[in-house]
Amino acid sequence: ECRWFCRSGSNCFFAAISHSSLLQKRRCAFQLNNNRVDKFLSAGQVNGSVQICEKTSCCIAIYKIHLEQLEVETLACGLEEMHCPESTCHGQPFKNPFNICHCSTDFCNANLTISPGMVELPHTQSYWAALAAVVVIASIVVFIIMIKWKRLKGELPSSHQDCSVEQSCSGQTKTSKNITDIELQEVLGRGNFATVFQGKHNKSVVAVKVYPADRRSRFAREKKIFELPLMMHRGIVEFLGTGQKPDSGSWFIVLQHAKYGSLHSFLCKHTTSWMLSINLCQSLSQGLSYLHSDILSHGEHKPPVAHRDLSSSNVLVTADGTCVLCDFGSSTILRSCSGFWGQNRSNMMTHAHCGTLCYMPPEILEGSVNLSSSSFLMQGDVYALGLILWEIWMRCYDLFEGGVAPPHRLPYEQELEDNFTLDKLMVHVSEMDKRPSIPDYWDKLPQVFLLSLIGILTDCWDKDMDARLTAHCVVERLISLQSSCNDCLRIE
Ligand SMILES: Nc1ncnc2c1ncn2[C@@H]1O[C@H](COP(=O)(O)OP(=O)(O)OP(=O)(O)O)[C@@H](O)[C@H]1O
Repeated sequence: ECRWFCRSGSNCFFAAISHSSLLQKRRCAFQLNNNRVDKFLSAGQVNGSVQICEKTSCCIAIYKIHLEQLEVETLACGLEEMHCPESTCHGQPFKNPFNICHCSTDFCNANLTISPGMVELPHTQSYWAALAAVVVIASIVVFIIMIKWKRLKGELPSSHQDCSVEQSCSGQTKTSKNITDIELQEVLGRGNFATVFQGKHNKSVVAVKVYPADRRSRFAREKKIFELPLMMHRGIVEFLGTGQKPDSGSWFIVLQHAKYGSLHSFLCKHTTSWMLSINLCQSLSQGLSYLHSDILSHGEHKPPVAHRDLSSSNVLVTADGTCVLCDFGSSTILRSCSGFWGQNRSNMMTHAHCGTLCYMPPEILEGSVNLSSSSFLMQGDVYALGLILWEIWMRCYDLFEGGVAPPHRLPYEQELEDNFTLDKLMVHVSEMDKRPSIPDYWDKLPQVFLLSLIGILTDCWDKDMDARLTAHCVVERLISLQSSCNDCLRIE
C-alpha cells in the first residue's frame, strides 16, 4: 500500500522517477532484538529500519505473544529462497515460545496483529501453565464484558473526561449512509488506488471516488476514517456516504465536489493574490490541526489522525477559495488513550514508510524514527505542510517583482531536476539538510514580514522533528503573519 513514488501529475516531472534496484528488490522491516551479530544481517543491505533483500523476496517476522502483547524478536528478509505465497503476515508456531511468518509484499513483516484464535505459547511445555494463562485471560475478558455491560445498563458511571477509560478510546465509528442512487459523469482525477468521478446524487453535484473490487481493503480503510465521530470540519472534505456498484462489484465513497480539484492542479493553472494565498494556507493548516486533534464532545470521541500522505495532490480547492484535506487511504488513527498505541508498535514500521516520495521527511528517508512515540507521524505531516505552504507562496504574485510568479514546481523539482531518485533525495534532504529554495526577490519584502514568513516554513520543515511546529501552532503563526501584514505588501 505504501507509495515511494510521486504520482505523475499533469505538468510535473515525477513520472520519470526510477530506481531500478529498489523497484525490483523486496524491502522488509528490519529489527533485531538480541544484541549479538545476527545471521539475518547477511540477508540483505540494511538501512536503519529497512532491509533490502539480497537472497529472497520473502520477509519474515519472528515474535512471541507475552501478556497479550506482541514482542518482536526479529524482523528481516528471508535467509534463503523460500516459498511465501501469502501477501500478509500470518503467524505459525515456531521454536517455543516464538511464532514465525513469511510474507511476500514490501514491509509485510511490520504489520503484525494478534488474531482472535492466536494464544500465547507457553514458555515451558507445562499443560498447567498454559491452562493457567487461558484461565487468567478468560477471567479478564469476562471482567471487561461485565464492566461494559454494567456501563451500558447505566450501573457504572461512564467518565468520558478520564482518558484512561477504554470506552472513550475504543474506536467509536458511525455507520455511514448507504448510497444507491448515484449517476457517474466525467472523470475528475485518478490516483494510484481509485478513480474520482463527478456525479449526481439527490440532484446535487458530488464527487464519487470509485475503488475497484480488488481494492476493498483500501476502501474500507478510508471509509473507517470518514466514519469517525466528529470528522466534520470545513478543512476536511465532506463525506456523504458509501456504496457498491452492483455490476462491477467496485466500491465508492461519495464526497463534496471541490470545484477547482486538487491544489496541485489549481497551482499549475493559477497564480494567487496574497489574500487568496493566505486563505489557502490557513484553511489547509486548520484542516490538519483538526485532523490531529483529540476531541471529546457530547459523548463522542475523535482520536487524533495522522494523514501520512499529505501532498498538494491530496488537498482540494473549493469554490470559495479554501483548502480541504482529502485521501485518507493511508491515514492512521492515533489513539491517545490506554495503551492502544503501545499494542500496535509493531505496525509502526509500516506507518513510517508511507507517503509520496518528495514530501517524505528526513527521518523517514533515513529510517531513524523513534518508534516509541506516535507523534512522529504528525510531525511528518507538518514537514509536508511546510512544503505545501512553500508551493502556495511560490505562486503568489504579490510576493514577486512586477507581480509575476514563476510556474508551479513541486518541492525539490528545481534542485534535483530530472535525476530525481530516492538516493538523490536522501543526500539532498537528509545529508545536506537542504530545503526548497527561497527566491532572491523575497529579500526585498519588508524584513519583519519576511522573517515571519520564512520562520513558518523553516519551523515546519526542521530536520529535528521535535523542533517542528504543531499544526495548531502553524495556524496561530499564519494568523499573526496576516495581521502583521495588513499593509506591508501594499495590498487590500
Ligand atoms: N472531492 C473531490 N472533488 C474534486 N476532485 C477530486 C475530489 N476528490 C478527488 N479529486 C481528484 O481526484 C484525484 C485523486 O483523488 P485521491 O487522491 O483521493 O485518489 P487516490 O487514488 O486515493 O490517490 P492517491 O494516489 O493519492 O492515493 C485528486 O488529486 C483530485 O484531482
